[in-house]
Amino acid sequence: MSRAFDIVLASGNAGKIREFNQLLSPLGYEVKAQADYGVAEVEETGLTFIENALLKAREASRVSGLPALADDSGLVVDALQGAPGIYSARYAGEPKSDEANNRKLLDQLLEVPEGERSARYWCVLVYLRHADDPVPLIVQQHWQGEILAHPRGEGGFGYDPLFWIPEVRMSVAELSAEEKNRLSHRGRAMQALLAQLSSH
Ligand SMILES: O=P(O)(O)OP(=O)(O)OP(=O)(O)OC[C@H]1O[C@@H](n2cnc3c(O)ncnc32)[C@H](O)[C@@H]1O
Ligand SMILES: [Mg+2]
Repeated sequence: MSRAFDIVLASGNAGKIREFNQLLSPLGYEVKAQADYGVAEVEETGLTFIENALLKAREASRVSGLPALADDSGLVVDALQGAPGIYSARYAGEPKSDEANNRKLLDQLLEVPEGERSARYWCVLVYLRHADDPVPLIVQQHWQGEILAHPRGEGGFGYDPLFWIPEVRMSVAELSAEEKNRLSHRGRAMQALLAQLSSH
């Protein structure tokens, strides 16, 4: 991710794009959303976060001709045997809706008592120097929490109002953007990727 070049962010999710810009623009990186290059959403046909992140990064790099960064992420809930997992964005079906996804999650956990609602966000980041890069940089990080019975807070996106972080006694939607980026699966995955890039 040389500072001499732009990189394309292989995502159509406004919440992610905002977080990556907050993480990377202070470091001097120029992150452009894939829509700016006419990259269409790819079908996420993989069965793992890694496979889907690779599919997204490869397509964005191929169409834009730029190095690409992709994020495939999701919420893994123990009481639901890992659901919604790689299907987190489309848990309640198409068109994707955070509100419908949150409603479905609460509904699925209706009978699950406090103490048995553990979950974690996962984030996989893939960085490709070019579309046929045979050596992608890949990092995975998770963030442990619990699923609340009622939403709290207005910040973030996705499942954040329902994701409770015991250490700070707040939902992710109650954290500031800076605090979320410091603690989150995505923020820490980005730090790990930056470390790999600088030693590459
Ligand atoms: O594929 P792109 O275009 O990047 O956008 P997407 O929203 O479809 O992204 P994913 O396929 O990676 O699905 C990730 C979903 O997991 C959830 N998610 C991931 N990270 C999250 C976070 O930090 N806060 C809340 N929800 C998150 C949320 O529902 C996301 O839509
Ligand atoms: Mg997606």
